[in-house]
Amino acid sequence: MKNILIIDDEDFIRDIIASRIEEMGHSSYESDTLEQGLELINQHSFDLIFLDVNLPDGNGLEALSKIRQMPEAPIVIIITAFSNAEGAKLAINNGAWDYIEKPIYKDKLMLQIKRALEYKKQTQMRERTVVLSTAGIVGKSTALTDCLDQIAYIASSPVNVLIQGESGTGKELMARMIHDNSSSGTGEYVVVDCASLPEKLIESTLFGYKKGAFTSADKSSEGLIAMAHGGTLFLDEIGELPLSAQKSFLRVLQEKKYRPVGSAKELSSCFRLISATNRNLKQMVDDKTFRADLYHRLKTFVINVPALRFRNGDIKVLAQHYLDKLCTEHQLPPKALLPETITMLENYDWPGNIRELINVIESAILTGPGLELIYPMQLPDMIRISFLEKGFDVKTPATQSHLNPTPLDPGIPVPVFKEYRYKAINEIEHDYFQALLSRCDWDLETAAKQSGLSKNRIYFYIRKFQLKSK
Ligand SMILES: Nc1ncnc2c1ncn2[C@@H]1O[C@H](COP(=O)(O)OP(=O)(O)OP(=O)(O)O)[C@@H](O)[C@H]1O
Repeated sequence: MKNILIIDDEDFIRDIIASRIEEMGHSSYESDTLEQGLELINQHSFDLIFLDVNLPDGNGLEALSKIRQMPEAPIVIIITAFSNAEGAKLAINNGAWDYIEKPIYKDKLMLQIKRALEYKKQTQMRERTVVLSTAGIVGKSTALTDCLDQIAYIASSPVNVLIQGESGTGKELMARMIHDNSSSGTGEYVVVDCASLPEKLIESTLFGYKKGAFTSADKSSEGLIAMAHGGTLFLDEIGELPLSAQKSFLRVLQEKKYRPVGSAKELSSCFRLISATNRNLKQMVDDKTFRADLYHRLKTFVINVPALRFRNGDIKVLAQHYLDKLCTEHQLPPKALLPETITMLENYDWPGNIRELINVIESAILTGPGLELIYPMQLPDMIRISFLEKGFDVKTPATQSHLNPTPLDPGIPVPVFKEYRYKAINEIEHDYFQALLSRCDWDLETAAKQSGLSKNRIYFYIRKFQLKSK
């Protein structure tokens, strides 16, 4: 039984709607003014509201945005005068779910109530699944929540899912989330990294093999497809699967049957398939490097994971989340991000997405383990330079090209002291660590002893200057 509210000043309109609501087995509440209607909304939880536009104490459309912002907002159907197309358009633009014209016809009204309640039930189910399944996912941007809604929507149905998105956007995390929330969630979650599978071993790894099938097969082995039976098979980097393996894999998808290498017997396996790629599979199909039939099988449902630069507001929360997490892991006291640092992070494009953000935060922590704040100058050059290139004014030194500090020739203007010093320090640091490591033969233990620094710190400089042993 659902609670439905009618806000209309015409008694007979309220009567018609209320009698249909009761007939359908739901509870109706009535109000002839906007004020009393809003009071009722605050006191009860409604699934559906019929709202008149012209009320004695106000305009229904103005109340609409308030109602929509409420938690678990009810569905609103606007009551408009016959052929008031403008009013109906306005209602929809203001977020009404639908509108109903006066005079009100019984059948149409009952169908509308039924559809609205069905819709509400489905969206509640989706919302509930999202709440249950978002462990480990940080961020509240619309781009991300839209994606999570899609996951909640398909998690419980066994369709094949193709997750697309740039590298580091969280495709693997999403695949795990689908598995955890699906009916196959109690079975195994088997991950196949197609990029790291040697071509010769693909069939034996996926399908297993029989004892004696090849020289080193001294006993039979179960493949990953058998392990995924009753669970999920996650094919990461599916775009890297060679054409020969694509053909055999297509057969498994079509017939749910496979033959272990060296075996005459066919076995069957039933699993949920999730694949992920950062490549443009459609383009690969056009280029004939990916089979069109396999592509169509994989993409029953496609989820496009948004790049970090499109997730409004998420960069800040992700940065703080990983700052806390990494400080704990490195056994350092908690740190905060300066507002200028956040601005700089938010204005970077993040081609490596969240993985890149995590690395940037970690290296910033290690540049100043004793500091309580993260300063812009602790961010890598590329972020600060890109900030400058976008036309922002930075109060902190902008470049740290250690390879070419500004010369103090008499003919050119003297640079800003801070910037000059910064470049010079970088050059000294670079030369020091290069000499230290080459003299210690890249033995970090010896280098730490000789320099009086921790191995972590030395490692940080290796990454900072991208030093390599010769
Ligand atoms: N929404 C998120 N909240 C918190 N951490 C996230 C989120 N999305 C991704 N991450 C983290 O970012 C890193 C990269 O995520 P993941 O490996 O899932 O990306 P991917 O898209 O599969 O990358 P690739 O295409 O390179 O395999 C992981 O450490 C993951 O835990």
